[in-house]
Amino acid sequence: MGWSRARTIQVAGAGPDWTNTVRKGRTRSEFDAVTAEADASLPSDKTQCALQGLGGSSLSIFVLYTPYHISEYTMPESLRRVLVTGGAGYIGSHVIYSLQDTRRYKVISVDNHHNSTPKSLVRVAELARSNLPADASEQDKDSAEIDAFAADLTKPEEVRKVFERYGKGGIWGVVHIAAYKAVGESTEIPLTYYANNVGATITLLQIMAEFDCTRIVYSSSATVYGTPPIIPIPETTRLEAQSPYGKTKIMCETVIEDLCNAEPKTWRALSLRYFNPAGAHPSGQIGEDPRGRPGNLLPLLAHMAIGRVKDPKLNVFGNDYPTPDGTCVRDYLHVLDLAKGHLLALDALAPQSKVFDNCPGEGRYKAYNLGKGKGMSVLQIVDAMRKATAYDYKYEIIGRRKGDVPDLTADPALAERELGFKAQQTLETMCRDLWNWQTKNPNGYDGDGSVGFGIFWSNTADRSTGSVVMLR
Ligand SMILES: O=c1ccn([C@@H]2O[C@H](COP(=O)(O)OP(=O)(O)O[C@H]3O[C@H](CO)[C@H](O)[C@H](O)[C@H]3O)[C@@H](O)[C@H]2O)c(=O)[nH]1
Repeated sequence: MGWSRARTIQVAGAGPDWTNTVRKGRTRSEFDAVTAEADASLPSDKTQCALQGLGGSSLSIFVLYTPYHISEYTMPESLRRVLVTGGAGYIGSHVIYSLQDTRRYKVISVDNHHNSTPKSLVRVAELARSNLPADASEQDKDSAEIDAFAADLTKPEEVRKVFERYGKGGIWGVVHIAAYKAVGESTEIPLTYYANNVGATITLLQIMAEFDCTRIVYSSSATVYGTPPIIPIPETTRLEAQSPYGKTKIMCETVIEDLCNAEPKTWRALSLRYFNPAGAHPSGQIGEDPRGRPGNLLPLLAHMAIGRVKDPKLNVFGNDYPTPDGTCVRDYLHVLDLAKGHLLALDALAPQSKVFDNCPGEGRYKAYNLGKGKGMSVLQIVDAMRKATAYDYKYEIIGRRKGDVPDLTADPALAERELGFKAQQTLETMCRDLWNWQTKNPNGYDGDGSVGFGIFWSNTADRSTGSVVMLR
C-alpha cells in the first residue's frame, strides 16, 4: 500500500471535529500520527478510524472509514520534489526532461557548472512548457519549472542551504548524477576525483539524512566491472575498476549499500550502472556539450563532422582486441532510454515497490545495469556516424588507449525483469539525434545568445516568472 502526502482534507458529512483532522502527511510516520490524531478526535460513539492512502500514478485516494460514514476523496497527488545533482549536465538535463514530462515531479537541480551550463536548464524547462497540454493545471505548470541551485556538493553549507529551503521531509528523493568522469584525468588527479566523487556523495547522504530524505538513485557506471570475465555482463560480476574514476564509483556504491544495510528501515537506494549513453533529445534543444576537445568517441565524431575538431582523421585506439573486427566493443544506449531508467528507478523506491523483496538481507539496496545488451565496435560506430552525417570519416589505427577494455556489453535482463527497463532506440536513432543536436548547436550552448533570458538569480523561489528559477 502506498502512502502519499496530503495537505488538508475536508471530511464532508462529519462534524466540525473532523475538519482538517488530516493534514500535512508526508511520510508514513506522519500519516500514522495524523491517523492517531483522527482517532483521538472521534466522537466517543465512533470507535474506529483508519486512514489509508492508496498511491496511484496521478491520484491519491484517501478513504476514511467509520461505522457511520464511508467518505471517499480523490485529489491530485502533489508533485514529488526530486533533487537532481549534476542537473545541468548531459545526463542530468535529459533526466530532468524525463521527470518533467511525467508532470509528477517538481525538479530541484543542483550543479556547480564545472562541466555544464545553466543554459541547458532553460532549454529543458522550455521543452517541458511546450509539452504541457492546453488545459494544464497550475500544478502541471509548476512541474515544468526547475528550482536550480548553483552549489558545490563538496561544501556542506551550500548543500544544506538547498535542503533548508524545503525543510524536513520536503524533498522526496535524490538522483545523484554529479561527478567528475574522465578516466584518464582521474589517473593524474586522483585526490580531486576522490574528494569530488566520494567526499561529495558522503556529504550529500549526511545532509539527506538530516532532512529525512532517504531515497537515492545513484549514477554508477559499467566501468566498475573493469575487464569483465563474462560478456554480456551480469550485475553479479565482481567489481574491479582499474582507474581512480572507476574506483570512486565502486566506493560510492559501497557507501550507499552499507548505509542501507545499517538503516534498513530508513534508506532505500538503487545504483544504475550506465553503459555508453549517446544521442540527444530529438528536438535538438538539449544534448552533450563537452568542454574542449571531446575525449569520447561519439561527441568527437560529431565535432569532426561539424568542423569544430579539425583533425583529418580519427585515431582508432587499437584493432588487436579479441573482438570481431579487433576494435573495442561498447554497449551504446540512447540518453533518453537511460533517462527513462531513472524514472523507473525512482518508482522502485516507492513504498509499494517489490524490487527489494529478494535482497539478501534487510538492507534495501540494489544495482542495475542500464544498457541495450548489444555491443558495437568502434568501426561500426564510425560507419553509423558516416551514414547519419554524410561526413567522410578517415581513420587510422594507432596503439591501444591506456585503461580501455575490449568489451563492455551489458546483460540488461535484471533491469528489464525488475524495473521494466528496455533501451529501445537504435544506434541509427542515437546518431541521427546526436547529429541533429550538433547541427542545430554547432557551438553547443555557447552559440545561443538568447537562452540567457529566463534565468533569474534570486533569493526566493519565485515560480510566477514562468522560468527556471536560479536560487543561491
Ligand atoms: O578518439 C577516440 C575515442 C575513443 N575511441 C574508442 O572508442 C571506444 C569508446 O570510447 P569512449 O571514450 O567514448 O567511451 P568509454 O567506453 O571509454 O568510456 C565511457 O563509458 C564508460 C563506461 O562504459 C565510463 O562511464 C566512461 O566515463 C565513459 O567515458 C573505446 O574503445 C575507445 O578506445 C577511439 O578509438 N578513438
